[in-house]
Amino acid sequence: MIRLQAITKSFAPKRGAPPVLHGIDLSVGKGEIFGIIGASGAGKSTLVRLINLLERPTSGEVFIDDQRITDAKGAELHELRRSIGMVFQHFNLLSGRTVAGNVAWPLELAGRLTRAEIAAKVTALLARVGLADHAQKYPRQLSGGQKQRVGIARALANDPKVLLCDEATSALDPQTTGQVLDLLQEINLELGVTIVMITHEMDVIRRACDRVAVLEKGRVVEEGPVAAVFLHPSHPVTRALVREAEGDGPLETGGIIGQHLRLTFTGEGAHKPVLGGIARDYGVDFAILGGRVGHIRRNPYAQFSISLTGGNGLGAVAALQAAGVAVEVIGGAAAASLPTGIATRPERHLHVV
Ligand SMILES: Nc1ncnc2c1ncn2[C@@H]1O[C@H](COP(=O)(O)OP(=O)(O)OP(=O)(O)O)[C@@H](O)[C@H]1O
Repeated sequence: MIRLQAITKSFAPKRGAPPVLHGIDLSVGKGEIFGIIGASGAGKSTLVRLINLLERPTSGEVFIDDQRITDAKGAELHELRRSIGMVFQHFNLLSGRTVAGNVAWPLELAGRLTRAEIAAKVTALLARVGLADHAQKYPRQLSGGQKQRVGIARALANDPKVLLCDEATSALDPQTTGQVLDLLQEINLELGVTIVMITHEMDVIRRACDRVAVLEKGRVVEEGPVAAVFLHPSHPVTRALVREAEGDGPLETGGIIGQHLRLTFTGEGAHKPVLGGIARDYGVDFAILGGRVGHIRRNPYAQFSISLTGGNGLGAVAALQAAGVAVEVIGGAAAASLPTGIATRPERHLHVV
């Protein structure tokens, strides 16, 4: 659906300004909710603005639906922009227009519908985002969440195939953030709109996205399905973002005996009572050092850091794996004796809730 190929962007290449994006390769599938996460200045906004050509790449190519659009101009550019809606952090509503007037604005600009058709479409869009009763209000009379709903309705006005969300929830409180993310997921499901969401919060990615790319200083340092990246982050930047989302610092395990493992239960396995049975069968003890449970989109997960002592440790690990539990060694004694096939993490810290 969207393909960025070997993208480099410098804002003043002739004056020798260093690139803010370096050789980006990214593909977003049709109907996906794709997240781009990174710290301030990582290049997220620049990257997302390349998709609707609000920025042009210094080198590299942009494809939408397998059509090269890198140099699109005139009518082609106009059509491209109409097919890609955009939602902004600070809503960018017209303060002198009503809610209905804001949503009508892109339809009036497109000039394809009659006034009656525009009015009917605006009514349907406002109903879809839950603002049917607010059509005649002005933006100043709305809460932040309501303003963002207007922004979303306006972005959908021209039936786009792609929605770009630039920090769409960053100005909202956590509860309103959840409601706006739910709305975006409903729209994605009902209308099949592909969504590209940029954020600096891993929690937004965890709640709403299918896949994620982590951007650091203009480079993609990690990319994959959200469950894999969130539960098993491999790059230090990703680990820091997950730790920040979990709201806790590292836990020292230096003085704790036993073999330190991280166990990850996902899907149905997140609720299976496997630990007690394995402890009995293999004569081992588990001390829980930390853990977290939650959801990635709607899928439950549980992740525990444990210290394993006594009995048949290798047998216990094999039984955990047979039960569908992902096992990673994170430190402690006897790590060297584990069978092959168990992921070993170099770090000696646990990050827990
Ligand atoms: N129009 C511009 N001219 C010159 N430099 C720019 C321009 N736009 C962005 N930059 C620079 O490009 C780099 C990436 O900025 P960008 O806004 O894409 O990052 P970001 O990850 O979205 O950060 P934030 O979350 O703070 O918006 C920054 O160093 C920024 O100063």
